[in-house]
Amino acid sequence: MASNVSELTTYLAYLEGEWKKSSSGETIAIQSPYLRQTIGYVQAVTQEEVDHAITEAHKAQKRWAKLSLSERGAYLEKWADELVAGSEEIAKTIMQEVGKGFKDAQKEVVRTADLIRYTVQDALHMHGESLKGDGFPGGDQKKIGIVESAPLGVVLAIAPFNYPVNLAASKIAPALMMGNAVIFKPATQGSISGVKMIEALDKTGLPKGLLSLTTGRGSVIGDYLVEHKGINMISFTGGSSTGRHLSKQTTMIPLVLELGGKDPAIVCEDADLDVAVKSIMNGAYSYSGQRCTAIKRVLVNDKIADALVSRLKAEIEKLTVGSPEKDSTIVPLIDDKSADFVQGLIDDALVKGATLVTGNKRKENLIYPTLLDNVTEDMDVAWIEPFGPVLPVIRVASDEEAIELANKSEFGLQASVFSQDIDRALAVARQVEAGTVQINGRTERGPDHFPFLGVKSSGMGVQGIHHSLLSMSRERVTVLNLK
Ligand SMILES: NC(=O)C1=CN([C@@H]2O[C@H](COP(=O)(O)OP(=O)(O)OC[C@H]3O[C@@H](n4cnc5c(N)ncnc54)[C@H](OP(=O)(O)O)[C@@H]3O)[C@@H](O)[C@H]2O)C=CC1
Ligand SMILES: O=C(O)[C@H](O)COP(=O)(O)O
Repeated sequence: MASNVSELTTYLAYLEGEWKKSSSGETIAIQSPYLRQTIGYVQAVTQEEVDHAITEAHKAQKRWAKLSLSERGAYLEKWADELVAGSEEIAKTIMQEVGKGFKDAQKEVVRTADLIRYTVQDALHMHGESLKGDGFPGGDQKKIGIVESAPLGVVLAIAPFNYPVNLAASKIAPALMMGNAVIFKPATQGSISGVKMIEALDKTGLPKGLLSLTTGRGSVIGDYLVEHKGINMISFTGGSSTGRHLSKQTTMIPLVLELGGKDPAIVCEDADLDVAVKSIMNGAYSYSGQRCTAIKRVLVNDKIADALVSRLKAEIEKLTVGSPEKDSTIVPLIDDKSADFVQGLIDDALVKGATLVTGNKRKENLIYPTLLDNVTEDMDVAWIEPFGPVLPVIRVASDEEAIELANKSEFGLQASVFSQDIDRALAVARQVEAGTVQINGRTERGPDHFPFLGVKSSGMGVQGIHHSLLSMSRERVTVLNLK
C-alpha cells in the first residue's frame, strides 16, 4: 500500500448540499503522522457560514421529518453501499491522515456500513407504545396515550481523530434516521476522511441542506457551534477536558459525551494467563493505544505478577513497529505533542522508581511499546490517560485492593476482570465503577449494538445503536379522550 501524496488537494466544505470554498479564504494543512508531510488542505469555515448552514438545516429538517422511516432509511442504506464501494480509497485516506493500519482502516469503513444498516433496521422496529388511562388509580378507559418518537431538530455531531469515519457515522446515521438535520464537525486531523465519507453520503442524493460538514479548528469554531441557539442536541466524542468544557458551554440542550478512559485490567491470581495476556496485548497496544477503550493499566495480584509481566514482555517484543502501510501494530502517534506527552509519563514513572520492563525508545512521534512494572500511586502514569503505547503494571495483594485502585481513578469507561471463577469475576465486576466490565476479554466498544457509556469523567449519556436512536429523539405523547 504505497502512498502518493505528490498532488495535494484542497478539499471543499459541504455546506447546504454544495461543495464550497470558505469565504474565509483560509485553509488548514493536514499533516500525516507517519509521512510527516502535508497531505492536503481543508477549509477553515467561518461563523457566518455556520449560521447559514444551521438556518438551512432547520428548513431541510422540517421536510425530512415528513418522510417515512423507510424513505429515510433508503438514503442511509445507499450511503452504506457507497462507503463499501469506496472503502479502498476511504481506508487509504484514514491511513494517511491518522496513521491507522490499512487493514484496520478498511475494517473501520466496513464496520461503519454495518452500523448504518443496523441503525436503519433498529429504527424501523421502534414501534412506540400506547397507554391505557385506567392503568393508574382513578383513571379512565376512554383516555388513551399514544407515545411516538419525534426528532429534536438540528444535531451537532463532533468526532475525534482516532475513528474519523466510524465515530462520525455513529452519530450522523441515528440523527438522520430519527428525522433530524446534522451539522458535522470532524476532528481537524480526520477532516479529509470526513470529506470522503460525506462525498459518499452526497452520492445518495440526500436533500440539500440536511447535512453540512463544517471543517475548522475546534479552538476557532468549536465554541461558536456548541453555543449556537440553532443547535438542538450535541453528540460529542473526544477528550475529557474538551467534554467538560462543552458541558459548561451548553445550556438546556441534550448532550451525549463519550470521553477518555483509564481502563484497568484486573488480573486475579486464578486467571487463565493465556486469555489475560492475549486480551491485554490486544487491548493495550493496538493502534498504539490510541483508543478510548484501550487497557491503560494492569492491576495484577502479586502471586502471579512475575509470570504475567514476563509473558507480556515476550509478546510486546514480537509486536510489529513502524508504518501503517505495513499494518504495523505500533505506529507513529497522531502528532509530536502527543508523543512528548507519552514520553513525559514514562520519564516521570522512571524517575519515581518504576521498573522499565521493555520499551522507552522513541523516533520522533513513534514511541516503541513500553511496559512499566512496580508502578505506584504517586506516578502520573497510574492515573493519566496516555493515548499511546505505554502500559503501567500495579501489583496488588487482593481483589479488594484492585477494586479500590480501579475506582480511585477519575475515569470509568470500561474495565476487564480475569478469573477462572465466574462467581469471583462477577463479584469484582459488579464493584467496579465503569460503564462496561468485560469478564475474560479485552475492553472494547463493539459489538456496536451494545450500550456504550462512560461514568464519572468518561462521559454522560449512552451510545450504542439503539441508545443513540433514543438520545437523538424525544417522546411525542398524544392523548385521545374518547366520548
Ligand atoms: N469514549 C469514547 O468513545 C472516546 C473517547 N476518545 C477520547 O478522545 C481523545 C482523543 O481524541 P481527540 O480528537 O484528540 O480529542 P479532542 O477532545 O481534542 O477533540 C475531539 C473533537 O472536539 C473538537 N473540539 C476541540 N475543541 C472544541 C471546542 N471548544 N468546542 C467544540 N469542539 C471542540 C475537536 O476539533 P479539533 O480537532 O479541530 O480540535 C475534535 O473534533 C482521548 O482522550 C480519547 O480517550 C476518543 C475516542 C472515543
Ligand atoms: O474511539 C475509541 O477509542 C472507540 O470508541 C473504541 O472503539 P473500539 O473499542 O472498537 O476500538
